[in-house]
Amino acid sequence: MLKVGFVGWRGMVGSVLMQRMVEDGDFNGIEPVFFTTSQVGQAGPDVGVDVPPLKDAFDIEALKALDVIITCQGGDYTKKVYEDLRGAGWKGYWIDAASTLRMSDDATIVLDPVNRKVIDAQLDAGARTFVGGNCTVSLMLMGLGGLFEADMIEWMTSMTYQAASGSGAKHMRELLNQMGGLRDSVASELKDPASAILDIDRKVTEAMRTGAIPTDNFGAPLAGSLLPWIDSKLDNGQSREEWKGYVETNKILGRQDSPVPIDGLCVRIGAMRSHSQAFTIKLKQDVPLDEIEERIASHNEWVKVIPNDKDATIDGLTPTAATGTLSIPVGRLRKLNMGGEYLSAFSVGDQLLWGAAEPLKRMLKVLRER
Ligand SMILES: NC(=O)C1=CN([C@@H]2O[C@H](COP(=O)(O)OP(=O)(O)OC[C@H]3O[C@@H](n4cnc5c(N)ncnc54)[C@H](OP(=O)(O)O)[C@@H]3O)[C@@H](O)[C@H]2O)C=CC1
Ligand SMILES: N[C@@H](CC(=O)OP(=O)(O)O)C(=O)O
Repeated sequence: MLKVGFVGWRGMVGSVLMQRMVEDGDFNGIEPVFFTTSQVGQAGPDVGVDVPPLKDAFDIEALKALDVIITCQGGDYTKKVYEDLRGAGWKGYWIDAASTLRMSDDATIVLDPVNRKVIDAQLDAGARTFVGGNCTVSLMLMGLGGLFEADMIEWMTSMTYQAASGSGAKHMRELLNQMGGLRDSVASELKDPASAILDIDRKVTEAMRTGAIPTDNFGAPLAGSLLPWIDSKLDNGQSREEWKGYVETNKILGRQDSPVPIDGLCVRIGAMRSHSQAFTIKLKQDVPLDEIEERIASHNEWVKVIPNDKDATIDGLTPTAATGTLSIPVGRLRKLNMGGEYLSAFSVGDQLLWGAAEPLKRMLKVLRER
């Protein structure tokens, strides 16, 4: 029976992973061992099978006893532990949510079903390090996988609308507190239907500009606004999040030798946990729209083509609709004025499910099936 260690299981990504594994009975048939950086000796989580008390996540000897380690603890933990563990001779499978190791030569970015062939080939070649992709990238590939599989894309842009959860739990709380603060700043005016909307707007803007709402985590108001920068700046003017769109996509697809050009702007908006993206896709050929829809829809069981009409879009192509589900709705599919080879698309997906936890869960399943 595989001995599987879990680190970071009580964090936001880890909790979603636990929930999904319990739902699918994934703890049956493995020997789970839970680790912590702060609660050594306390009781482990209730996952439907007996588990020993929490072990120290920095104890290399305890980690060495495992066949598989799944970590959602974050990049700092990976930096502290991974090299020491490998240096100590550990040959087990490391499955990681953090970006730290993604672009290393010995790491495979996992997104079964999109790159199951790449994963299998890497396993056959002896690979032991597997990392979940950036949430925006994974969600894009789950939605547009059919077009990549048919090699129909010459280049594409992705303009993102990313939820607060991508920055972490504290940011989600802050977004709600900002929303509440803005609402409270005009509470009396809102009660009075006769009050002037421009007065309300002036007060709300003042609350945003004068520090009357909390901004410790985002560093700026997100509620009532947006933040067109995510992560650090690179020398070429891209943000790191934008850079990932190109390098991670092509690594996931095993296309580093013939990469598909991808670029765009990544923007934080006031959604809670579903990321949205608007795509401009330059197709290699002028393919009819019904064939495009068919290829997208048949790629995997989670993608859902939303008809390009208003009611269906408002009903099914929003963070409100996608959050908490494994569905990846893709809609607004139409040819652009630039010509028959130019396609628009819009997709939404829960960034904690397919964007983070689900690819790790499926990687464990891949290992168990071998
Ligand atoms: N947020 C996201 O969208 C994505 C995150 N990731 C990766 O996953 C990593 C973890 O992210 P995330 O899950 O958001 O991190 P969290 O901050 O939610 O959790 C990380 C760790 O913090 C510790 N912790 C301290 N206090 C608490 C508390 N009150 N509740 C829960 N945990 C607590 C836990 O470790 P302990 O039990 O040891 O104390 C926990 O495992 C990220 O650093 C990133 O690398 C990847 C994709 C998307
Ligand atoms: N940067 C992503 C979340 C994330 O954790 O990404 P990564 O796994 O690439 O560090 C966001 O803000 O939405």
